[in-house]
Amino acid sequence: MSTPLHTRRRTAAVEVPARLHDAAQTRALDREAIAAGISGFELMRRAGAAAFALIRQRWPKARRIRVFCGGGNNGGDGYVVAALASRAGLMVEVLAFKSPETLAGEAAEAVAMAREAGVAIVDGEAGLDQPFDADLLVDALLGTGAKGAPRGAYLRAVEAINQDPAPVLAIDLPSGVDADTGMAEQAVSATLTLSFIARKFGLYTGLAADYVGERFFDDLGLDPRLLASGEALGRLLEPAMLAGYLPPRLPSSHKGHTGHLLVVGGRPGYGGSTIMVSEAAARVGAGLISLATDACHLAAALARRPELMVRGVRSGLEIGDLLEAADAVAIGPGLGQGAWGQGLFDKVLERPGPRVIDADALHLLESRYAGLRRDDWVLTPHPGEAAMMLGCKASQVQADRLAAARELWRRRGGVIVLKGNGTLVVAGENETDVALCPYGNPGMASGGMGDVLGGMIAGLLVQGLAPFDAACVGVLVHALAADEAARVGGERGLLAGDLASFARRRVNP
Ligand SMILES: NC(=O)C1=CN([C@@H]2O[C@H](COP(=O)(O)OP(=O)(O)OC[C@H]3O[C@@H](n4cnc5c(N)ncnc54)[C@H](OP(=O)(O)O)[C@@H]3O)[C@@H](O)[C@H]2O)[C@@H](O)CC1
Ligand SMILES: Nc1ncnc2c1ncn2[C@@H]1O[C@H](COP(=O)(O)OP(=O)(O)O)[C@@H](O)[C@H]1O
Ligand SMILES: [K+]
Repeated sequence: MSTPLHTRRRTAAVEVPARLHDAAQTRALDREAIAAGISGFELMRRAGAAAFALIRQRWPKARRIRVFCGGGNNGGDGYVVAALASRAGLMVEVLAFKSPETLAGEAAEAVAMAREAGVAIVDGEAGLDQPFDADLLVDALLGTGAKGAPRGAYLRAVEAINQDPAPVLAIDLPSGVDADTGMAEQAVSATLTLSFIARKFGLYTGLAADYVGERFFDDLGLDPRLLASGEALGRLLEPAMLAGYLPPRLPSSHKGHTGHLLVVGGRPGYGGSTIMVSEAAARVGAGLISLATDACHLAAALARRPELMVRGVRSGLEIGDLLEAADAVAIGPGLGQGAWGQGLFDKVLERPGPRVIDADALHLLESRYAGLRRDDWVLTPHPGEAAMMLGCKASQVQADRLAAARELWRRRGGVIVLKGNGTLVVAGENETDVALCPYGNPGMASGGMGDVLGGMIAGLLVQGLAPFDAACVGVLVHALAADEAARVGGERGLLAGDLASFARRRVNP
């Protein structure tokens, strides 16, 4: 972890961020726990108990509960929930999508527990035709053992759950959402999802957000040392981390200590983007900002932010001195891919140093610098730009966002920020090189949001944060600012320019 230059020694405790696992890594943790002496059924009993406790807490008035059970251990969790609910005097029905007699191991023990508690277990498909008038549905169809999209009776169960107006608790994950990638075609749309033992990577990125509802997690009381062992895919970005990255400045700091950013871009008609990049960088604390843009935007830029040093430039030949003075460069928004943009981009790439490369600059990188790899740049593609760089479709990027970001990193090095819900920051193959932002909201689906993100990352780079750290902090501050702005005024109508003042609070944790 790097901290900005000229700041007080870090005093905040460094938060260990939550780990993210895929299904295979989760199964490995399950096996470790069992090897450490907790039986598989005991884990299942704890999972069911955690789910039932959440039901009592969130739906204390629920009296009629319908549990949709599959044929594996996820179904087993469902039978335990049903048993506990029945023992507590609730009216419970299990719809079994695999005959309970055929279940094995701990799931069979869970079936016996449900029978003993007097739970009505009916054939799933037949039961779908019978009205039940549930206060709550429990989705225990598929968990980490799911392979592909739900098939056959399971698919009909998913559709029936989604058509029922009752709220839905998804056990471990909403059936149909891929635990590894977040890919979902036909999936349960849950009110809450309660995950066990490991936070599944796929529940935090891609399409998963449309299905998971509110996320809850229970470690089933496992030893934290066990949960910290073994492999994981990456880590979650959390607000508590900011204090570690952004300690207060030294009282003697001056603008020479807080970094000089050069923002390059804004051809005629696209001047707003670079103004937003510049303002965002300023609001996260960049000391000085020079903006090299088309001369037609001079007045607008200065009227909006007189703090900027703005120069109208006709070609890359006119930014040599600015590049020399700058600690980092942000280039891309509004740049265009014509001769003007090309000349500026070529000039910026002539010199090494921290760079945020976004938008048109990503296209120029692909068309003019095939195969160039660097450690010091941060590339910030949205899924469409990532697809352009990988030569595939945006839907293929979204189908496995981590794989796409990793492939971009292998080709280009540095830091890859793959934008979109569940933004990923990737700078290598290890767990500590992968961060995922669980914040942000669909109010951010409006023009200029990416420009603001690029500005924030660049504004942190000039303050001395290492590229991976600047990207993580920038992504987190951007998303938290958007969430706060949305809380105040709603998601619809949120503007990129609204984020700056909220971001300022976050960079002073
Ligand atoms: N001790 C532990 O490990 C603990 C595990 N725990 C819980 O176990 C869960 C993992 O359980 P799991 O591994 O048994 O797999 P699970 O998700 O129930 O699916 C397997 C079943 O689904 C079926 N099936 C698969 N794909 C399908 C599809 N596309 N469409 C239709 N059917 C499909 C497959 O059928 P098959 O293909 O074999 O015929 C099989 O019947 C985990 O998420 C957590 O909830 C907790 O209790 C904590 C302790
Ligand atoms: N639904 C969403 N949830 C979370 N973040 C979002 C959502 N939609 C957009 N964003 C964020 O907003 C920004 C949009 O960036 P981009 O597509 O480059 O916009 P623009 O090109 O208009 O500046 C990214 O940081 C992205 O992660
Ligand atoms: K489930």
